[in-house]
Amino acid sequence: MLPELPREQIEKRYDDARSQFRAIGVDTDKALDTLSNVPISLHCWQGDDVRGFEVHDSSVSGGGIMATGNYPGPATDATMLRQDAEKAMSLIPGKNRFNLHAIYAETNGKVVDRDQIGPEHFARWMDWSKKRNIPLDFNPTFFAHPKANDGYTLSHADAGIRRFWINHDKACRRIAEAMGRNQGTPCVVNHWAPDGHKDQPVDRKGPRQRLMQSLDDIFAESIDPAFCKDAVECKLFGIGSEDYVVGSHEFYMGYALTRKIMLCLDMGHFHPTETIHDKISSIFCFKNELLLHVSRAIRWDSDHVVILNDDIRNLFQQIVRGDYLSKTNIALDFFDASINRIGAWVVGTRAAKKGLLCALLEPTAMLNDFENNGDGAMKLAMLEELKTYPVGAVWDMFCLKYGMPAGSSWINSMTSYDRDVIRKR
Ligand SMILES: C[C@H](O)[C@H](O)[C@@H](O)C(=O)CO
Ligand SMILES: [Mn+2]
Repeated sequence: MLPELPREQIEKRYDDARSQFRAIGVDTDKALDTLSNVPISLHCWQGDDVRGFEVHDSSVSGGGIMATGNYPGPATDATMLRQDAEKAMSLIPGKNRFNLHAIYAETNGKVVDRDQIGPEHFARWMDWSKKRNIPLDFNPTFFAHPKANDGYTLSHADAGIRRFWINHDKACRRIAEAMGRNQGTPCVVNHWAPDGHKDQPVDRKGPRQRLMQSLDDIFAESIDPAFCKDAVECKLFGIGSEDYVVGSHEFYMGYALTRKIMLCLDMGHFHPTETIHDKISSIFCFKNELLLHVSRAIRWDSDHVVILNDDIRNLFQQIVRGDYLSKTNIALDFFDASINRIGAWVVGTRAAKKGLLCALLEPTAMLNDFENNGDGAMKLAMLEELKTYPVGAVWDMFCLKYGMPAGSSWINSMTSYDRDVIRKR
């Protein structure tokens, strides 16, 4: 068993940390208040390796999404997924949301195709959301379906297939609107379609023109913006679309800039050495809201569990320094099927929140002064020193405030759930 931190120790360490931060002009109480008010949207698909609970009458394949690993006990129905998500959220301090895909509909064993789904198939999710006070976000699912097996959906050359997917997306926006109405705040809908080609398509123009038309058709339907906010997510390449992705960065940047639609930046969707933090201030010159898919790419868009690495620190620094926090929707997007899935959710979400906390504890005005005065070495020295300031003590106080295990003691709870629930499935 990992040791629990006694309350007095957490309080004592926090007091020391508060003084240390105060000496450089940082108010830790204020940072904790801000952190408390920033929700992170946990992605349901970490709980079952993006399989979903759809009832099929024909075989389907992945469509650009692949979770690797065989850890036992993935959730195999929505009740199990809700139970697992609740367990994870019981170990994550602060506000959380929950992000669903269309394939998590509950259809009572009936085959209901994607263009036929409606709010009634998410009634239990909405009841759960209301009861637990966990707002929902939503996604149309353009993969793992016979009509997506050749790699194209909204940009398909066949008008009938395009119409099917357009109708699916329209149905999803209506579901999201119902979710938003149920929770009294907007449900964020992210539109990601895997459309693309494995090798050297001759026609790169046609699919992009068709994707634009399909999206315009989808967004032409009036949906109450008080309850549904839309984002579009670009990608450089995927499995089976290594050479060409229709919805590239340029495509969706252009689309979002010319429509009232948010851009979604996924940390794994760019060139292997390209990071997203430097894109934030450019995008906010032209847009007033952004959706993030916080993820971790190793060599490619491998969707590894988020950890507190430089990419995460840099990302949240940009958001806090630019004062974009209230305009940024933060969602997670990773799926590791090789480790305990509750652990994956908790590690990833806690790491994202710690990344945000690090940024909130930065003496930005002081650093700006150094920079503006040409004191480059002082700026660099301070940035380095900050890395070993007692952020952990402030984080532990955050956990204490929410009645959650501080330090590493949450791991005990994960392992007992693994033994008593997951391994018995
Ligand atoms: C399941 C998600 O919609 C998906 O991961 C998407 O957001 C993505 O990033 C695809 O690479
Ligand atoms: Mn994503």
